Parts: sequence; C-alpha cells; structure tokens
Amino acid sequence: MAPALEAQVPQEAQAVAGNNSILNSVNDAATHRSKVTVIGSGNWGSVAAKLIASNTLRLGSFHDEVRMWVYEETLPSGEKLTDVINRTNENVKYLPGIKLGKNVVADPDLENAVNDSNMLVFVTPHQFMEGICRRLVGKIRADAEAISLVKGMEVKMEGPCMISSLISQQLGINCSVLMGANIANEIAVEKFSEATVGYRHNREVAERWVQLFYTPYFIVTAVQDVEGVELCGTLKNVVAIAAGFVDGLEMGNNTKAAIMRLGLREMKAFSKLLFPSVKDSTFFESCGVADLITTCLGGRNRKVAEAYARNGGKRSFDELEAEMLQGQKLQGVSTASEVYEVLSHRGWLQLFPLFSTVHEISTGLLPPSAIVEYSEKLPRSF
Ligand SMILES: NC(=O)c1ccc[n+]([C@@H]2O[C@H](COP(=O)([O-])OP(=O)(O)OC[C@H]3O[C@@H](n4cnc5c(N)ncnc54)[C@H](O)[C@@H]3O)[C@@H](O)[C@H]2O)c1
Ligand SMILES: O=P(O)(O)OC[C@H](O)CO
Repeated sequence: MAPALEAQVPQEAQAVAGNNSILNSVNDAATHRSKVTVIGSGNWGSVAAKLIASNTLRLGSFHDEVRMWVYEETLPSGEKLTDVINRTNENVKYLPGIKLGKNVVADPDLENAVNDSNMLVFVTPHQFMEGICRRLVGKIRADAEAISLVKGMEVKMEGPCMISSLISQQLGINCSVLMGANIANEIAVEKFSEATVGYRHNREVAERWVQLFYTPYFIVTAVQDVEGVELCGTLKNVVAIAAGFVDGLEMGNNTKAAIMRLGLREMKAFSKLLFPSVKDSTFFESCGVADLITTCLGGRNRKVAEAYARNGGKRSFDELEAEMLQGQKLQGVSTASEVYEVLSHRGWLQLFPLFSTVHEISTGLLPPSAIVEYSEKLPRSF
C-alpha cells in the first residue's frame, strides 16, 4: 500500500484502532451504538460483511456484531449454509477460503436479522429485492438508514425504478448507494480498490457509511448523486455483456475499447435523460469509468457473455450462468431487458443502439456478431 493512500484513512478510524476495549466499555453502557445488518450473503454480500465486520470491531460507535441474512440453502453435505458459516466463519459456497470475521453472525430469518438494526446494507441480486422489501415492510426500525450495493433496476408501469428508490418507497427510509470498481474476489484478498458512496441530502449520513466501509485497501469517497452513482453501477453490466461478446468473437482490444467508449456514452445519455440532476463528474468516480473498465476486463457478466458468443448463441445465458457461476447471478442480461423496455416505451431505441443490440443478441434475435454491426446505427451526437 502506498503511504499516500494509507494517509487517507479517516481520523476516527486511526484514532480508534488499538483503543477498542476502552471505547467498547464506555459505549456498552450507552444504547446509541449503531447496529448493522447485511441483507444478502452472495459473493459481494460476503465480502461486504467482511469489510464491515473489520470496522465495527475497530470503531466504538458500532456494535461489534454484524448480522448477515442468508437465503438459506442445503449444501451437498446435507448441512445448512447458515450453520456452516457460523461454525467455520466462512461462506463456503459463495466466498470459499475467506474468513469473514468472528463477529459476523449468519441468520436465515430475515425479520430477526434486521431486528434492532439501524444501518441496513442491501446486497442481493436485484431480481430478489422487491420480494425482500415486501417482507420487511413494518419490520424495521423507524430511524433506520439503508444503503444499497445492488447493481440493477426494476421497471414498473410508471417507469423505471432504481433499487434505492424501491427500498425508500417500500420501507419509508432514506437510502444511499455504494458502487465502484469492485470485483468481490479481489477485495476479499485485500487488493487495493476504490468505491463511491452516493448520498441524497445528508452529508453526515454519507460520512457514517464511508466510515463503515473504509479500510486502507478499500478507499471510499462520497458524492451527492444517488441516481448517477446507481445508474453507473447498473448500466455498466449491459456494456460488460457487449465486451464479453467482443472477447468471444476474438475481435481484439481496440474493438473492446470502442465498445467501452460507446457504452460509457450511452450510460451517460440514458442516466441524464432519466434524471437530469445526474452530474458529469460522477462518471469519473470509481462507480463510473473505473467500474466500467474492471467489469469489461474481469467481471462475471463479461465471462458468461464471452462463452455465449463462443457458442454462437446456441446455449442460453441461463444454462451458461448455472454451469459457470454455480449459484452466483448475472445482472447484465436482465438489466439489458429492463433498459430495452424503457427505451421501447419512450421511443428511444434509435438513440441507444449498443444497449438495444445487447438485448437483441442476448434473447437470440440477433447473432453475437451484430455487436459491431450496430455501429452504422449510431446517432451523430447525444
Ligand atoms: N460479486 C461481485 O463481484 C459484485 C461486486 C459489486 C457489486 N455486485 C452486486 O451486488 C449484488 C449482489 O451480488 P452478489 O455477488 O453478492 O450475489 P451473487 O451473484 O453471489 O448471488 C447469489 C446470492 O443470491 C442469493 N439468492 C438466490 N436465490 C435467492 C432468492 N430467491 N432470494 C434471495 N436471495 C437469493 C443466494 O443465496 C446468494 O446469496 C448484485 O447486484 C451485484 O451486481 C457484485
Ligand atoms: O462480476 P460482475 O460482472 O457482476 O461485476 C462485478 C462488479 O460489479 C464489478 O465492480
């Protein structure tokens, strides 16, 4: 770690490290220590729990224990995943080989997991979020704050709905977001990376989330642009599918760079059409260009899309996902479909040839090679 980067660790984090027992005993008497629940325990959910658990132990203003809600499943050994996590301190299915921290407690009961917590971290594949929120209505503390690490969106009759809005609307609480160039397996082994917190109004709330996630190898910056940060994280998954097609067709680095540039252009245009408040500067944060690069180089969406193109589109994404990811979930294909629905409904298809072509290839309407043929349809400017 470069000293310059280490020096950026927030002062409270540095001051409190080493004084944990004193601070805990002071705060034990108080009831205002924040209690954190992580809702989700997949690949990124488990790494998020690990990051958070290292900080709740160091920082006296948080309860040590971090609850992690687990969508329960039975392993081939016959044991419940939750029991194995609590016995071994490892998520053997979604993050094998990594200790989460002894203060992470897995809980298969969603209501029990959020009981008493005032900081809720949502991190599941986006397709499950609506059902999870429905189950949480009336079950959470009125003063709870939420943060979404979920990259994705829902499309409703009224139009697109970002996951942070879904959480806010259904649960009546404020919701920030955290997105970035964050391939979970790399952060799990503490390789340096950055992330962006997007917050709505309250800078103090944002600082609290930064504190909870920040480590010397995970540098978090806050920006006041929830929609911009969340749309970056969501839309880059569509571009990652396009990048995977290019890799599967062995078209080389220049083509992939072109796809990334065109993808970024569509990401920005789509975000600003939906939310004119989205800031240009957000695209230069970790959640923007950096996430786009990492995802197009090393993400799961890219990997499965590469296999799809290599097979000439003859094996479905569902089949390849099940075989290659073993329970982990792709977000790019369903996001492309959701984006396509918005584009069709609003008459914007012609404006977004990359996004629409990704959907048409993923659903078998076009062959993978169409990913570079669409460029004739490019609009002259946005
Ligand atoms: N993995 C990464 O590198 C990474 C990095 C940054 C952001 N993200 C984002 O974080 C979110 C979560 O990703 P992940 O990697 O933690 O998940 P994942 O891809 O590992 O998905 C598996 C998880 O889904 C759960 N699940 C399966 N069926 C379910 C159901 N019916 N209801 C509820 N849960 C169910 C499984 O129990 C498991 O916890 C996604 O939006 C993803 O885009 C992932
Ligand atoms: O593996 P992917 O494609 O889901 O991408 C993971 C992260 O979103 C990268 O930041």
